[in-house]
Amino acid sequence: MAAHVLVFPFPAQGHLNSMLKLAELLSLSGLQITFLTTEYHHSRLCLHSQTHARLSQRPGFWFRSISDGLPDQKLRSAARLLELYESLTYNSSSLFRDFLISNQRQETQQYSEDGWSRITCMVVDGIMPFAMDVATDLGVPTIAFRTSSPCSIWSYFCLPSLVQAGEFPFPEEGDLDERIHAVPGMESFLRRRDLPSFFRKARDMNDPGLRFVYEVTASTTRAKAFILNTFEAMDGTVLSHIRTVCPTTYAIGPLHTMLRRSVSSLLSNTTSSNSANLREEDRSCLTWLDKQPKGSVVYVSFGSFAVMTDEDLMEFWHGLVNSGQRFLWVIRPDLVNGVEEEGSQSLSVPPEVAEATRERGCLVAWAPQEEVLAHPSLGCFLTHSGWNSTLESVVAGVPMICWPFFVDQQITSRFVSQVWKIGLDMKDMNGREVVERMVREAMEGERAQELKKSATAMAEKARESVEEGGSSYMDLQSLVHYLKSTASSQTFCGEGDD
Ligand SMILES: O=c1ccn([C@@H]2O[C@H](COP(=O)(O)OP(=O)(O)O[C@H]3O[C@H](CO)[C@@H](O)[C@H](O)[C@H]3O)[C@@H](O)[C@H]2O)c(=O)[nH]1
Ligand SMILES: C[C@H]1CC[C@@H]2C(C(=O)O)=CO[C@@H](O)[C@@H]21
Repeated sequence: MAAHVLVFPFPAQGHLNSMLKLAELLSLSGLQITFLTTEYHHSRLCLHSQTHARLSQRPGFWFRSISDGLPDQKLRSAARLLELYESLTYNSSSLFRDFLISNQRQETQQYSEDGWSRITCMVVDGIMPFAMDVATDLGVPTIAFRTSSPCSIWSYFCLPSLVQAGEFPFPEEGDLDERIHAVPGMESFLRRRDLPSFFRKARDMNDPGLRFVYEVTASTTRAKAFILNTFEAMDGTVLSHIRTVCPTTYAIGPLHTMLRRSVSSLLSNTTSSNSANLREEDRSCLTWLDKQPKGSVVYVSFGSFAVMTDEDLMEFWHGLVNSGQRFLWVIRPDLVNGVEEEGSQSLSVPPEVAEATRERGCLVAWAPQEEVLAHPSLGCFLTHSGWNSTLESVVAGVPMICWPFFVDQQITSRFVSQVWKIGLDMKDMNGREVVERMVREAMEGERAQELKKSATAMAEKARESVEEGGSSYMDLQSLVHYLKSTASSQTFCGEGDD
């Protein structure tokens, strides 16, 4: 029997991107792949992702979907994350069980039309323990993949130590600059304000958000192994701590670089983006970038979930214009207040701001981000510090200005500024003056040069990690070896189920 890996991401842009890349890499290593997502996200991938179109043609690569239990018309936005998560857990769990049982019967009943074979192992999103439990129950070995930053994951593992040390919960009205000592490896730089956003909001361990994130993190210790999208030279210390609780942890990132290295020959003559886009890319910004001087553009994007008020948006806008720099800004239709199809159109933009934007700005609804970051005109990246965006900026050697919005972003931005020293942290600061000052600092003068130097050095280490013999390359080989071994050691426990 051939090894066949089911890859099952949480249905959101930041999760689909890295897990589809992993799926393609595993497929290139000779494994059969089924990529399972929800019907809603599958239909958006069909509309907007060239990678999806390419992989659908690939022998031994199947896309399958199940319902997420929400009505078709309902938006799956950040504000509705919990609703989506709960619906998946409670409604899709039994659908997933039926799906896996029907697959496990494939070989015995021989009714597969497209050669779909029996799944021998699953790589599941680490925030979906319900899927791990179903697969384990049916005898399918499972590996957990967490798509967020390793530093955030280690801080979640340390929650009991924080409680024991009296460092969590934070006192009401307490000083957010107070040092945190109970996260090993981060004693010298971590403050209350740098812990993932769940910690700040929670008053105790029963807070639903904190409990959710702690429980999903703890559940990864039940998996056969753990996968993280990072590399030793950047996250070695955090990885060694995570391996004290998850001994078999594969660090196989940056996945987009690993994949680009593997498929460069296939993609070199195309303008194809390599992303699991859920929105249509506006490639016109690449033409705009071509016309700008080298290193002159501030790229601004807050990922797929972050939202802001129209006042915040206007402060960013004024700050960017006042900095005098050129800028390319992704304003998603739901960026302002999370409302789709509104946003900047409804804002009243002062004429001088509109004029400056026409002269040296470019606004798009969704950009081909990896290509944008790799463009020679880029100078810095004003980002929300989502983990994919952070890695994409690292690989491109582009310094960051971090405006963390929620979840892992608060701690990631601290690592960017204090540990890797490849960016500035705008956490908990607001206003056009701050934006202007930080943009100037990242783009002009001595500080900008220092940041660029560290960013270039980190980019080189990222490239080395995915080269033959590099740390991520070797970990990927070990992972593939393990996955291939599952073809000969599986027993199905679901016989007799309806
Ligand atoms: O115009 C755009 C904007 C973004 N992207 C891509 O979209 C992805 C966005 O991912 P990420 O930067 O991780 O941000 P989020 O979408 O906010 O991701 C969620 O998921 C991540 C992985 O778990 C977490 O680290 C984040 O905090 C969480 O908000 C990246 O690959 C970008 O290249 C585009 O292609 N075009
Ligand atoms: C659904 C969000 C809550 C936590 C998840 C996460 C993580 O810590 O793994 C990061 O970003 C979000 O997409 C997930």
